[in-house]
Amino acid sequence: MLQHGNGLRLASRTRQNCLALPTPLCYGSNANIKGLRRYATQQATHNVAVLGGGITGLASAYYLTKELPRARITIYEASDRIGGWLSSKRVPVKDGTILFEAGPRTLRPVSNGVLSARLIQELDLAKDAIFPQDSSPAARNRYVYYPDHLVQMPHPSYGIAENLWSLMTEPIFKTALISGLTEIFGNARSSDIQDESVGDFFSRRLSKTVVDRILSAVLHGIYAGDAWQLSAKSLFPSLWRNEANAGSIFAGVMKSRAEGIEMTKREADFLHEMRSYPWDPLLEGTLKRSTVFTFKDGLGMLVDRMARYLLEHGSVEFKTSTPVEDISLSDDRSSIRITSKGGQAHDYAHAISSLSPAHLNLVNKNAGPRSLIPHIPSVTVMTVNLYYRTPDLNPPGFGYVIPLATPFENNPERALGVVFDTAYSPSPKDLDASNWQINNIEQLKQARENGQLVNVNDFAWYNMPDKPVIQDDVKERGTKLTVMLGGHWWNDWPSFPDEQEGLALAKGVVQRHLNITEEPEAFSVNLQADCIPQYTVGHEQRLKTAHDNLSRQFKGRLRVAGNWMSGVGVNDCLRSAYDVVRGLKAGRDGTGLEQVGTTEYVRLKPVKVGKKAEEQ
Ligand SMILES: C=Cc1c2[nH]c(c1C)Cc1[nH]c(c(CCC(=O)O)c1C)Cc1[nH]c(c(C)c1CCC(=O)O)Cc1[nH]c(c(C)c1C=C)C2
Repeated sequence: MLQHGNGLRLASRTRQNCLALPTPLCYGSNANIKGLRRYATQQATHNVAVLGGGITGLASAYYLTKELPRARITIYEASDRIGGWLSSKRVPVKDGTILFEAGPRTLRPVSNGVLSARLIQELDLAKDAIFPQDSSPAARNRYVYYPDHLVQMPHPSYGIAENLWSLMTEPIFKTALISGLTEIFGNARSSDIQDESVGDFFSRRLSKTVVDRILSAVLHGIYAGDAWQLSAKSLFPSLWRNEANAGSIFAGVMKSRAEGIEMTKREADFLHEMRSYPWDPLLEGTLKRSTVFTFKDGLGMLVDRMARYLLEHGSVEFKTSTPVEDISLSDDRSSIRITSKGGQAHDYAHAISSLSPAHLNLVNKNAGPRSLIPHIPSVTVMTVNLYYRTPDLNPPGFGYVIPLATPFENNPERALGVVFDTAYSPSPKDLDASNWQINNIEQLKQARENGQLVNVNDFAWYNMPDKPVIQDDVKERGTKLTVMLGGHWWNDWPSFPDEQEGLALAKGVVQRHLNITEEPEAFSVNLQADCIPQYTVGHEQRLKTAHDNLSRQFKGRLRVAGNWMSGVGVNDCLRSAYDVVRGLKAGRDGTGLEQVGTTEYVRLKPVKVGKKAEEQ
């Protein structure tokens, strides 16, 4: 089992750095000479450098091995650890160990998530996966803290009466119902407006109250960002287009229902391509009712398994503890030169950068007075994992987010939200058949034999093994929470809270909002510097400028991928890696940003893993 504590740590060597794992392809050892010879005799069609060893860099290398099997790939990573901010660690508690996630904790198998779902199959992760079902409280119960209590967000499963009552009586929904019902009558924006903040857009279409009390909370939970800074055009492209084309969001939604969803041709092609994937029918069936999935040892397992695959593939070299210092085009433009620390230079046919824009600008010494990528701001998030001995200290559900409008005295720590981690992963109790909602074990066995999905206490496992996997290896599980701090609230702060301060802030939050006064049995404080790029107003234009600059300076030899272009999540990183490699394979002189501002649209019915899309 790999150590998940700090992700995969890589040992550094003077001549060549290689993974500190027993691998037949660790370049320093004799055992590998054969492999290297085989390697040299193959005619490499592409010699590609991948800059950055986070999930985007690893996925780029992974898709390169699939799409260009003869490519030789070198991954440059500045630190001795790969995986970026996907970081899962196991911590000891009195009766065993529990799993803490410092970054993302679950993945969705829809839209770009079809790629992460495919990785379950391709990296043989099905037996390690846990699939919370759409019937689970984590999928149904979402809360917003406003103004001084948790408010459950409406959900179809609660019934019309309960939802309506909540909409009419909770202060958070003030103006929501009426502004929703009258949205269709609002004037469409003037054609002069090229972009505006999410706050401005929804204030016009709905109301400022809806933005400050509800929408800002949703944006905290995804971008840790400020609704009044983030771009409506980049975050809500289809609603933005609905207003322009149909006159209102509502009219656009009705049109989509009648005629199919409008999307870019590129998106439609992607969905079409995903349809023909040769799914293992049992995995496909399991994914159908799963809103999210995770793994026994957390999302860190995805990184570990991918790294292992790359090592075993034999055409991938990891250069860890090797910061890139310069990138330049050769004089005849036939190759790109990567210079790393100590002045070592290597030439490649192509490079894929998964570095942040700021980092890429820093290592691009030849850009002249203008930077290669215009400034794209990012926020720092502190995640504080807390584990309490007492179970069920939180109400059942996903967790809660806190909107801008929550009064300061009710959120002086300026927290963004709290995740109820125990909702996402089954407890040892869920493995005890006497606690199962299914009372006919014979039926369960039969279902399993027929390759059908078995839902046990709102969780599913691949083929319902006799010993289903769980994350928290304890006799009696307590309560596990993650408090999210920082984001845009910490913009321009010269320094951030240290571990003790972070812990104190998190304890303050859960005491005030959830009445938890118990001391945590275990905790972990993680500062994720500049981890979420902010797509602020004008983002699309900045990406177009970046595309032009990259094209002009690197003539198709340098492409970019990552969470700063078309989505900040792990699934979006996979998608951007996938696209960049496909572009490279197609031989286009791309930059990874050529799709920005595309104008070719088609109408399609939506697709989820296991369901078919119908092109119209
Ligand atoms: C760890 C902090 C993160 C915050 N946002 C993101 C991360 C990784 C990125 C993100 N979070 C969500 C999405 C939407 C797509 C999706 O996969 O669901 C993205 C791109 C949704 C989300 N938000 C929270 C959770 C548990 C999830 C599900 C996915 C995941 O495991 O991250 C909770 C949450 N995340 C952040 C805050 C402030 C927050 C508050 C409760 C910031």
